[in-house]
Amino acid sequence: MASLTYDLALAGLAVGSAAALTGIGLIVTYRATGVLNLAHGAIAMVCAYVLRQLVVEWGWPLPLGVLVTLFVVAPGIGFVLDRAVFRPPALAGSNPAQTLVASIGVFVLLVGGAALVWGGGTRPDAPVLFGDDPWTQLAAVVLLACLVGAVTRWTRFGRELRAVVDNRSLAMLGGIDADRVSAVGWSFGAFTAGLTGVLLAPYVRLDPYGMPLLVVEVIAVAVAARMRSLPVAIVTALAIGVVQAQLARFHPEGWAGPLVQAVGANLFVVALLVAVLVVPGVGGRGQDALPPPTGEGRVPGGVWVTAGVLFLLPLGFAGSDLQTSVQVPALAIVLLSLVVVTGRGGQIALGQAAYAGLGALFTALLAAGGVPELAALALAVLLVAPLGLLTGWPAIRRHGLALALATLAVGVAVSRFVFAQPYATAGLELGRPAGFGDDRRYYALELVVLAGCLVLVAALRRGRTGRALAALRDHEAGAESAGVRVAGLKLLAFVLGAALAALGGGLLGMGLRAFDPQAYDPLRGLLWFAAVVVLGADSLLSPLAAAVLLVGLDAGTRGGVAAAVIGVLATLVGRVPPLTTWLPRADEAPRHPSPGRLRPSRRPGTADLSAPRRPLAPAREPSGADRPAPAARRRAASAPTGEPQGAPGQRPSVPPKGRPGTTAEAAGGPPTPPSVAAHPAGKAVPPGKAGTPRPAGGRPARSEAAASPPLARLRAHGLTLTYPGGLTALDSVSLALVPGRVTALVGANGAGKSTLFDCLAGALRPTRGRVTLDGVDITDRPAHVRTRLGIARTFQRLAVFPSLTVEENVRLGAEQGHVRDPASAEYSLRLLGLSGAVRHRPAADLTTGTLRRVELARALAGRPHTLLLDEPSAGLDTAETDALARVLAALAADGLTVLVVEHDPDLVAGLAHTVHTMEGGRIVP
Ligand SMILES: Nc1ncnc2c1ncn2[C@@H]1O[C@H](COP(=O)(O)OP(=O)(O)OP(=O)(O)O)[C@@H](O)[C@H]1O
Repeated sequence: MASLTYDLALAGLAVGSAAALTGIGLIVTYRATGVLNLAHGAIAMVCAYVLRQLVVEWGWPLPLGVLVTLFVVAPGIGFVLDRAVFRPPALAGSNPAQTLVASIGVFVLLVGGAALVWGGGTRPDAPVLFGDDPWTQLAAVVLLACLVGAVTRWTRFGRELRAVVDNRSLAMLGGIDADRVSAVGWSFGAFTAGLTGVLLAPYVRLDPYGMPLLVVEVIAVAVAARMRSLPVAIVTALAIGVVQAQLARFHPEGWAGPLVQAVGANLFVVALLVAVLVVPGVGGRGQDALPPPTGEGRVPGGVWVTAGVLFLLPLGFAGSDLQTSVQVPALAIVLLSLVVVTGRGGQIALGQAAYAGLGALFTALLAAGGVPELAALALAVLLVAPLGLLTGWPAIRRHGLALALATLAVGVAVSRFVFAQPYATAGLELGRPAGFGDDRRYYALELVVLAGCLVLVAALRRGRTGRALAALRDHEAGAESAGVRVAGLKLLAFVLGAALAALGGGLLGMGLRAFDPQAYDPLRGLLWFAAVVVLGADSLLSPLAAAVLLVGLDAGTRGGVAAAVIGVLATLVGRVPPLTTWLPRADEAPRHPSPGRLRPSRRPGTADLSAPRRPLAPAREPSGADRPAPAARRRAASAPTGEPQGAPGQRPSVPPKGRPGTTAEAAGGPPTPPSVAAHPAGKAVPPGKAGTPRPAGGRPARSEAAASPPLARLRAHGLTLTYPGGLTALDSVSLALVPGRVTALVGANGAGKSTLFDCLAGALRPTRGRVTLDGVDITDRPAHVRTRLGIARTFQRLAVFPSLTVEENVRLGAEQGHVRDPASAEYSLRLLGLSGAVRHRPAADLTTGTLRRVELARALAGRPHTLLLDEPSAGLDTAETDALARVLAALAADGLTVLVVEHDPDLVAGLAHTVHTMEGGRIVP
């Protein structure tokens, strides 16, 4: 027994040291370049093939073959990847998600290339480097780790590396050649990949697909080491290797037997799942989401007709051509799931193959149990849809790289623990529905289902959910502050995605007349993801084109062409626009005709003075604390609008339609808002004494004194916030925001203004203290709930959704906000001078001044009672700032509670009723 234990431990050490090598390579590349190289395993596989080619095929001596493979070919691959794939987009300012797509591109390119060059079969004759002695292998790994540690710690290059890791731009400013650092990082990473491949090749199946995926599992080691610590990576790898080997001894009876064996054979997969779901901090937050699509506008009708005709053509095919074509519509439905999750929702989803496979598996199992095939398919879709939570749940808190790893890990786990297990899939057959056994009839059935799915997804994208998903993709925090339930929406996207993938997967299985686990391999998930992204993830045409490409290119005798082509395209992501954007685009006609389209301006140059008040009035009659100050009412009533002014208490809760706009609106210029003429905010007003309420704009103090002072709506009670690093940014801050007043928060940089602002808006949770709204504690309410309670906010750094038009941005606020009234979107657009032609322009094309107005209009479209503005004048010129001041003054006059964090003293002086100065996390008394 002891000797068995020892032998198994040795075998575990051999596997563990190869895994440790991978960990070292991944960590060094990540530290030097910021890229988690998903293609590490593919490089390992290519190097293993190269060594075999040199030694076995061409008869080179082993040492020479090893030298050339490890010191020429492997670093050469790293060098080329740096120069040709990763450096250009980095220079062009691409984001980490695009880099991730590029590394997936390299992965599928190398796999496809290897399949093309060496064929898809397994090679059992890979040369053995160190024999069966794991100690030599282990010694090599430890030596390598010590070398890396010594270089990093004690050499000039190591110092440069650490400087680049800390802050690349600063390091470059300091004269460090960051490009050289990343070239060395890539070359070294590829060398370790090559060494891993050469060491593993004799012991695992050497084929283009097996080894790359095997190495993907080992990413667990690097993640467990938080992409930082080499010793942790090595110890983790060795420990998993040894435990995995020891598990091979256990053969429990009953149901646990296959499970223990499956775990024993796939402990790195379990470790990957645990690591990506438990260890925080891989990848950044927010900034590494997929960027919004560019130019994926409406597809012209002609293109759709052409696509329809092309998809009908196979009905005239026969034999193997028709058999091959049968895969296309089913695959298109699977890929459509990525349009929902990735294209519209911006979520990286590398595990869709798992849902497709589960769809096919459940259909097969249900059909085997006697359920008719179509009913079995429908049931399978219903069963798989909730499993979308497997990847949806991690997506709630993860972004970019972390999410990519989580979804990939789920995909790999489902593949290893379900599809690859005989207990789940042995002897399964999958027939076609009765009456559709013939290929032509079955293809027609698939077309009908595909058309239905396209119509459904098109409707989803055009509707409220589609806008919310696009907002989520464009700016998650902005979407949440607009009232979007971000967590719920992500779950919904993944559930819908799983349902579509299951439907497509089931159809694919029926098309093949079998459940084939290879058809739903995780590698396919990567290929499908890359294909949809390079073709244009937010286009309904992409799944169709991608399905045709993937099936068509691989229809020949040699596999791998599709992977190679998609791989090349994916390595160019960020530099070459998605292919569907090359198509002619339909005219940018209004995408959403508004219910109450405005008549042209009645009197050019005349502001619509009553417009802001009505939509912004609370839905219910303001009582007590809500009621606008009499001065504000008088000012609004005296505005030269020519519009009837409702008596107090008679203001309509639903704004009337059909009000004229202004010439400024038509030009898309700054607004000329209602109470401007009457509001003296533009005059030079001495700043109020800090912390002391004062009449705004020199209004007679008597008019306010005559009214009973309104009660505060939103209050901060002794807020204290300490950031994780230990810095106390807020120290027992109390603040009261009163309806009808503008409260300004001023102070030096770092005084704590934004932190206080974020606590009020729900973006930050205070360490101590409470936030109340009308006396109700809302401290634990998240940002979107506060928006729905009537507290709207804008951002210091603009949070506008660039892929949506101006109108869609504002409609989103009306759909998700405090009072959901579509008409209020119109009023907000007009109030901010956005109801002209500019309303149909994508926000991506606009200037900062216009974007500030769009953001404000979106906030107001939800008809909030409280408006929190974080440096609203940042990036505005004087005219725009003046216009903004007038709008804000009018809004406050209308009863809105306004908080402004602002650096512009003139704006504060002219606008604020109350000014609070912050210093060192406190409000100065
Ligand atoms: N996420 C964070 N983690 C750690 N410290 C933070 C974080 N955000 C802010 N701080 C620190 O908290 C303090 C207050 O920052 P805050 O952004 O609230 O100040 P501010 O008055 O809004 O400054 P500015 O006018 O420059 O925006 C600063 O010292 C800042 O460095």
